[in-house]
Amino acid sequence: MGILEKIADIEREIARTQKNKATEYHLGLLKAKLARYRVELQDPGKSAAKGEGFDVMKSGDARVALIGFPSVGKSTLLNKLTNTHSEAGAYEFTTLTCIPGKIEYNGANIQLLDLPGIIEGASAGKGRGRQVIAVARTADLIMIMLDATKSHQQRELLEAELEAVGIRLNTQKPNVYFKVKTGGGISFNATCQLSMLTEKMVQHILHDYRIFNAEVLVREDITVDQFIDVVLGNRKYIRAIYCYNKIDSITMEQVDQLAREPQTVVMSCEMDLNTNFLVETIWKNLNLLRVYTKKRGEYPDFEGGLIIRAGSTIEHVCHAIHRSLVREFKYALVWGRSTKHNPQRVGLSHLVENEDVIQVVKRR
Ligand SMILES: Nc1nc2c(ncn2[C@@H]2O[C@H](COP(=O)(O)OP(=O)(O)OP(=O)(O)O)[C@@H](O)[C@H]2O)c(=O)[nH]1
Ligand SMILES: [K+]
Ligand SMILES: [Mg+2]
Repeated sequence: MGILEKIADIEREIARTQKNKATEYHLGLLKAKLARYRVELQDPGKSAAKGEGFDVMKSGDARVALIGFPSVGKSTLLNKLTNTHSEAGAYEFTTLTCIPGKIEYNGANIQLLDLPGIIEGASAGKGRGRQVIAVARTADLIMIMLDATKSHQQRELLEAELEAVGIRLNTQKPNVYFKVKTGGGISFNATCQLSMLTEKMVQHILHDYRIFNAEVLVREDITVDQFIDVVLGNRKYIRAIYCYNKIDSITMEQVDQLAREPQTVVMSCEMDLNTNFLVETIWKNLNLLRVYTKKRGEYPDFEGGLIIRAGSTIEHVCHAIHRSLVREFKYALVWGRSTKHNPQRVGLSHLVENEDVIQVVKRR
């Protein structure tokens, strides 16, 4: 039996197994097996040819990948938001490769990637699905583009395809300490009540993965699937936004309904509706900050500025300015939202905020 058939078999069995206390173990094991086969399927050594995936250099401050079924308007959007041209057409699979464009916003350069459309079964290797998904894994933000005139099912189908290859959308990495050991058996502890996972289940799953010695410390109430994610360890936790295009072709009531969904932007490339809001939403979801540097006795450079990730420290800022700056660092003076008084003298671990002004003082 081929691996695709094995996967289909397990999926069928999961679907027809009723979910209750008595079937919990059985389901847990099935899910672990399913995850294992999917990893085998994705393993480049086995299935994917060498050089698969589109070789597009990362550039700019962040990368956004356009994922969607054929002809939802991905290329039309790239043409609208960037200076790059990508062929658009009324037929499916107009785009056959990865085409990068650049959005300039708030002083940041955002790389926007137009990609071929994917279809159901993409994760199992249909069409160029696997190549497209390989690019999606490298993105800081996945933009799931949908056709507002098509059924709602498209959204779930796309999510399932991304899910199947280990991409986790809009969720955090589970708070679990997991370490494989060379001896001592399996030690299992939890710092909170677990309502969906038991020690027995954890042992079963680990045995299924041929792991007999490990330390597991669960710090939040996770599901079996989340535990499997932890064991596999190669999951990508990526933010995603949903973009419904072609709202020029549906009713106001329908637009209103779609717009209320979480993480969603409704728009029309053709009529230029809501494109500015889309870019703003991209920016917000990338979680980028802009900070300004200044030299002693001079004004800050408000034209320039550095683009860094939210949660960055002065140390990150130093790295962004110059690689060797950390070694010469004495302290920094900061003016802005992150400080109580202005300026405030801070060390390398100080967390910066949007629009802080930073002056680095070096050792002599
Ligand atoms: N009505 C309407 N049509 C649109 C809109 N945006 C794009 N289209 C049309 O949708 C069709 C497909 O557009 P593309 O940009 O080629 O779509 P794509 O997602 O890149 O398609 P593939 O590369 O084949 O996957 C074209 O005929 C566009 O003119 C829109 O906002 N409204
Ligand atoms: K098209
Ligand atoms: Mg296209």
